[in-house]
Formats: sequence, structure tokens, C-alpha cells
Amino acid sequence: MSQAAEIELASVSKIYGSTRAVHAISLKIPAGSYCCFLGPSGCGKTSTLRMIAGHETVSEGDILLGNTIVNDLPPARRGTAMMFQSYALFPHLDLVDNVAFSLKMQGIEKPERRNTALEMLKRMQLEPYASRRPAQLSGGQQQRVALARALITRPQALLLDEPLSALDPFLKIRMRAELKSLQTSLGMTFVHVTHSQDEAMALADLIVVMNDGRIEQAANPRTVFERPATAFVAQFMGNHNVISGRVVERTGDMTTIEVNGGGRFTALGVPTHDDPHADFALRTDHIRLAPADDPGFGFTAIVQNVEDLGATVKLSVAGAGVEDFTVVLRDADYYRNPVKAGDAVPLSWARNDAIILGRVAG
Ligand SMILES: Nc1ncnc2c1ncn2[C@@H]1O[C@H](COP(=O)(O)OP(=O)(O)OP(=O)(O)O)[C@@H](O)[C@H]1O
Repeated sequence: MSQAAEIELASVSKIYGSTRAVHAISLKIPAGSYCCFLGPSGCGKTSTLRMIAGHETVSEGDILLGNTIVNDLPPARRGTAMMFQSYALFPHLDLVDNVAFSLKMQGIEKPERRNTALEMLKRMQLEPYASRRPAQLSGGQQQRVALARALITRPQALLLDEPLSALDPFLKIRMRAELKSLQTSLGMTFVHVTHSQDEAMALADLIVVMNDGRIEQAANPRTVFERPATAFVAQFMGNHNVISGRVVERTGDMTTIEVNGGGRFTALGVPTHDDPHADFALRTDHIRLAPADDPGFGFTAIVQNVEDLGATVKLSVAGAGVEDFTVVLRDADYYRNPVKAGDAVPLSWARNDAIILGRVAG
């Protein structure tokens, strides 16, 4: 394989007519890392991937692969390869010819390209199926053929557009593990677009959370999970409550906010903006059903709903002007002292568990 390359986006924008799909994003993806672009439908992640691949023009800014600006290079000359959501296999060709296709385009002689394709099929444990056509394979096998076909050009970076979305939930988890071990063994830069938080958490060294054409946060999965940078990330990752209010006091590195018509809460950090409003995040699984030692680190809530999810129990509660607040308890903790809809419960958290969130510029 070729050497893995760093990918750099320098103030990259994508404009379609009057739609600005990507707003001047800047990012470095280290060589040999597994990067996941994560975000809801329409946030601009596919446009970004397609600009890196060369399937979409760059409206503004530069894309670098290693030290080379690749904006004006055609896809085949960038050193990247793309694996599509639909796998885009040729139905009338057997696996060897499917995998060898791009070598044929490069003018490599038939015996050599068939040998190289067979080697790649062996590596993907597909050798026994070499003479089959794609329709005679399972979804997971088709995915491996698509991977083999992308990797045969020895790219410096592999770009994957929702590569697991066509698979059933069981296969998805198995192929996810295969993708990760393939990337680790090849040491190649992988850039993978997904809207699944679990997928990004499981695979990525670097998660890039996008919203509305902008990067909300780019960090390792642990940081994104534990220290979301913005209210959007906290809500999108799904494991935090976000509480918004008016800033009423700042002391040292703590900020107190007042929720509309309700309680006052103190959170770690100071807002980085001048807005009189601020948001803080609080992990749903870091909340105790016990009174707070200090006001500002808890409230009394009315239970709205209880869902037993197996290993955990999820309570939806409201109170002190806070609606849609979620508490996730371990099953044993819940069943030691079960509560039901309509009960009033004291809630509290540790001083460092509520964290002031930032805003994305622009
Ligand atoms: N060829 C195009 N012409 C015009 N607008 C486009 C085009 N492609 C994408 N868009 C718009 O750009 C925005 C970003 O689209 P993009 O496909 O990059 O988002 P995405 O995050 O990958 O979404 P999804 O997960 O649904 O694929 C959307 O508002 C979309 O409608």
C-alpha cells in the first residue's frame, strides 16, 4: 500500500446555486487515522467527502492531501479511493473483474490485473467466490468486494460514504469491526460519513460533528462524548441534558444561570460569548436520586415516564422550569428504590458534572 496521507481542509466551502452547504470549514485529519464525519441529514458531510474525493468541485478554499493541493485534480489522480453507499458493483462482471476494473482503466495487462485482484480477494476472504457475480453474494460479502475494489488502487486515503447503511443491524456491527481492523492493519487514512453516533464512537480516532454546514466539534470520541463543545453536540450525541438560561452570576470559573420561570443552576466554565443566555450540559447517567448538598446542583422533579431498557432505566422528568430532563439509572440502582410517573423525586449531581457549552462562530 502507499503511505497514508494527512488530509487538510483549509476554509473549504461548497455552494450549490443559492445554497451554502458547507461554510468555510478547516480541519486536519492525521495520516493513518480513522475519521468519522457525523451529523444529521443535510448537514454537509457527504458534500465534504465528495469534495475530498474530487466528485464535487470545491467552491472556496483548499483541500490538501499530504502537501499537495488537490482541488483541481480528477478523482483518479488524487491518491484517494471512494467506497459508495450502494457499493456500485457491476452486476454482469464476476468478482475478479469487478475488483480489477480500475486497473483495467489504468491500462494494466489482463494477467497482471487478475493476479492483483485475486490477491486482494484473498485478503478479504473472498477467494472462494472469485467467479461469482455480485448478486450471488450476501450483503456483507458485497461490501467486502466494494472495499477490495476501492483498495486495489493502493490509495493514500479511503473515503467511505455511509458504508454500513445497507446492512441489517447484526451484520452492521460485524462489518463495523471488520472495517476497523482493516484500517488498523493497513494503517491507511479512512474518512467515513455516518449519521450514527454509535458507529462514529466505535470506529473513529477523530469524530467531526457537523451541523448546518459547519463543524461543531472535532475531537476524539471520548472528548465528544464527555465534553461536548456545543449544545448541538450534547443533544446530538444523546447522552446529555442541555439546560438553557439567563446568566445571573459569574464566580471564578463557575457560572450561574436562571432558567425561565424556574431554578438557578451553577455550572463549570464561563461562556465564550457575550450573549446574556448560556447553556450547560449534564450527563444523563451522572444524576442521583438524592437531594443536592448545595442549591444550584439539583432540583425536585416530577417523574413523567419510566422506561426499562434492560441494563438501564430511563426516567423522563420535569421541574424547576426544566422540561424534557432525562435521568438514566443502572437497573440495580433503580430497582433498589423504584419510582413511578407522578412521583416527586429529588435530583442532584456533582459540582463538576454541569459544564457550560460554547457556540459555533458564524
Ligand atoms: N447537487 C446539489 N445541488 C443542490 N443542493 C445540494 C446538492 N447536493 C447537496 N445539496 C444540499 O446541500 C446540503 C448538504 O447536503 P449533503 O448531502 O452534503 O448533506 P449530508 O449531511 O450528507 O446529508 P445526508 O446524510 O442526507 O446525505 C443539503 O441542504 C442539500 O440539500
